[in-house]
Amino acid sequence: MTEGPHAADLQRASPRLQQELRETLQRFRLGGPFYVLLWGLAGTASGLWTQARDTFLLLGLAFVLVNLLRFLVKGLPDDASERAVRQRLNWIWAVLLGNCALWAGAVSWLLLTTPNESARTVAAISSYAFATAFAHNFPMRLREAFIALGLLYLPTLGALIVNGSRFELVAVSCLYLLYVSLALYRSHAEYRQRLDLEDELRRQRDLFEQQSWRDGLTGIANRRRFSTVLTHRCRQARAEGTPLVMLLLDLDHFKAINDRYGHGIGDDCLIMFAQRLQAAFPDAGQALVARLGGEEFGVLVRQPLDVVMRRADAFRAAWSAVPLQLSGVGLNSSVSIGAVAFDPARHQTGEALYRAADVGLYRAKAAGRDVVVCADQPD
Ligand SMILES: Nc1nc2c(ncn2[C@@H]2O[C@H](COP(=O)(O)OP(=O)(O)OP(=O)(O)O)[C@@H](O)[C@H]2O)c(=O)[nH]1
Repeated sequence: MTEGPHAADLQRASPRLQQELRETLQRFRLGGPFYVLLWGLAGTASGLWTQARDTFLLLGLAFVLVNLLRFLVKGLPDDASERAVRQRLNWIWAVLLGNCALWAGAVSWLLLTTPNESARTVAAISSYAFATAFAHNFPMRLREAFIALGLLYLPTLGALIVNGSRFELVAVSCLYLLYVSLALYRSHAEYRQRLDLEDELRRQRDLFEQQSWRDGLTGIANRRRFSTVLTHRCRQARAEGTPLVMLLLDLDHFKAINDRYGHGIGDDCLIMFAQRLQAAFPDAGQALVARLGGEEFGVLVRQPLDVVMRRADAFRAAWSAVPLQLSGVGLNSSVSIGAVAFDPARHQTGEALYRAADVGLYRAKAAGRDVVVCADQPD
């Protein structure tokens, strides 16, 4: 029962989630030193460096430790599982919010302890600057970013009110908080829009890639894909000494089918042929079935020649045995097949293997069609 969510957790994280982790991490590592630096400035300006050295140093040390924590979070996990990526993101946000809470506590203490005007100014400007930077840099998670904004901003604003600061100052601070909140909203919306756009681009790219190797009519691999795989498999067979056989299949008298029944039925015939050929030579890393153009198909199989010849002949016999029923029309069709086994001494390129298979096909047609002929077979 728990298998469903568990299995989903172990799935590979989506590109969108992976990107969120990359971007969050990149920005996460940048901010830390500024907290240490500005805390030092505020403490020195306030005189707390001398008046309450221990507390001041303790808080400074806490900023340094949080800063170090930022560099302990690693990038994309090796398995890139959804669960691992989410855990890493949660950890980053926990450190970020911890850092903001620390700033909130340190600044509240400073503002309530010291009457020094310049120290208060440094603390207030630092808080507002951190809040602004946060709104622009961490729009990935809106809820968490708002909590961070509150932690960075509100203690300073509260201290201004409690300390009886001038009305104009409090009003300007409130207006600026409004601006920062709106900026966070806008950055979040823009961030999501950008991710949506990138998702769409990825989808279009995948679709284009798929379409560029699929045959539009039958949906199986096209000539382009076949040529790429042919080159690759020839190289592999040469390097590993494994068997490789190419079949070239051409429907017999296909023009007559078109002429007699029309192109629509001709198309249906090609689609059915592709489906049956694919079923006869299922992929599973062994075979590649492609439409090379018109009524010509190619198959690559990593098996010995005698085995492939038997399979090809069984397919040929089954295809011509029973009339096809296409849109209520019954028609007879047969196929001629040329076969050739890869020989590293004779086939230097995929093109050479293709030409040899074509010789087999030519002989099959010349022999009266509806037959499988191996190119190396004597006439
Ligand atoms: N319906 C349909 N016909 C096509 C398609 N592509 C090519 N053809 C037709 O396939 C026929 C091929 O004819 P030919 O090359 O003369 O070969 P054939 O009639 O099969 O004769 P043999 O190969 O010698 O047995 C032509 O009529 C082409 O118009 C297609 O996508 N759909």
